[in-house]
Amino acid sequence: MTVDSTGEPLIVEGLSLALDIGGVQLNALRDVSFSLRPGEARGLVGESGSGKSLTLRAILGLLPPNARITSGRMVVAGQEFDLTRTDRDHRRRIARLRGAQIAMIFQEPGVALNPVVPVGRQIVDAVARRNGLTKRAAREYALHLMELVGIHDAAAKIDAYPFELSGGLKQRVMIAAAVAGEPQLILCDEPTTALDVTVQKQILSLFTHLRDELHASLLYVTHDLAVVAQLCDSVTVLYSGEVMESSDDLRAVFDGAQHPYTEALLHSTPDVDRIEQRLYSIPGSAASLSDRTDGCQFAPRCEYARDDCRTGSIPDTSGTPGRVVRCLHKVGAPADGVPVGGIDG
Ligand SMILES: Nc1ncnc2c1ncn2[C@@H]1O[C@H](COP(=O)(O)OP(=O)(O)OP(=O)(O)O)[C@@H](O)[C@H]1O
Repeated sequence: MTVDSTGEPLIVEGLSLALDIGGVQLNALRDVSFSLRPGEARGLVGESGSGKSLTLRAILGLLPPNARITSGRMVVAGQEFDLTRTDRDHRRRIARLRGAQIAMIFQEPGVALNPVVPVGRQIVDAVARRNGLTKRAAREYALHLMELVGIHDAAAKIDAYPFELSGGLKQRVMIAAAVAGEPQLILCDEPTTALDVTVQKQILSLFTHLRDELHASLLYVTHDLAVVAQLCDSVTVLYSGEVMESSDDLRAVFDGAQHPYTEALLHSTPDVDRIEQRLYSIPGSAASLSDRTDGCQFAPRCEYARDDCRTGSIPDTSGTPGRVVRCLHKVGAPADGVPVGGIDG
């Protein structure tokens, strides 16, 4: 895929990554591509182990020591990066993006916050230092950000330590700190997983609010399509380190998933309005890194799979701009005159 890089806050193209496990190189990501338009929220969705976190870490230049990017390019805010480079100059350029153009919001606020520093100071510390703000101006800015992320009575909370706040409030503090530098791009790694359902909903609304206020784009990693439905405009579905389906228009996927894996994920997503619904669970389990083979990674679990799914690399068969479907026997598409799904393997 070749993408015009004008104006897009993020383009990731052809990202492949290998992990060294006991001296053996295993492919963890293969040819992952997607992009974000200004102000867009994209869901990066997939089961555990599909490579969502590694993709985010590759963008941030924060990979584990046994990871090596074997191909890939990235454009962030007009700057281009050859992701296979590991030299100091390259690492410095990526480090400069973090906190300035790119903010990262993690799953566990407890890990990201310093337990012995009052939350107000943590929110603005980096930005205040960089911009030489006076103490008073920094405090004002912290209060403003706390209000922006929906912390009521911010003045009473600004000097609190993280342990004095609930999980939801800590998550809001972390979000305030992440957006203090007014980033163009916010990367989120399942930031609501550790929270109860009510607080989850509040935090998801907060992201919508922040996106509007800051005109930022959002890349939101989750295993939960219901969250994507609530928050995102577009979606990229990962399975075993490969993009199965991707669409710039979320609706198109929810109304007509074309990859059997996306279809299965949609079937296994709870419909909150229908409590009597029995949840579908995808048969089998995701392949471990060492079991990955040629062809479509989902083939061993796919009811539509045929022999040609198990060799080579599967091309994009969507034929529609803004849409990727890596499947030879798309859901609902006729094959040999017979609707796929009407016959077995
Ligand atoms: N440093 C590492 N060493 C060995 N294997 C790793 C390492 N980091 C990730 N992996 C493996 O790579 C695969 C992708 O991991 P990744 O964390 O990106 O998945 P994920 O989709 O984010 O999963 P989850 O939703 O559980 O966080 C998994 O099989 C994981 O076990």
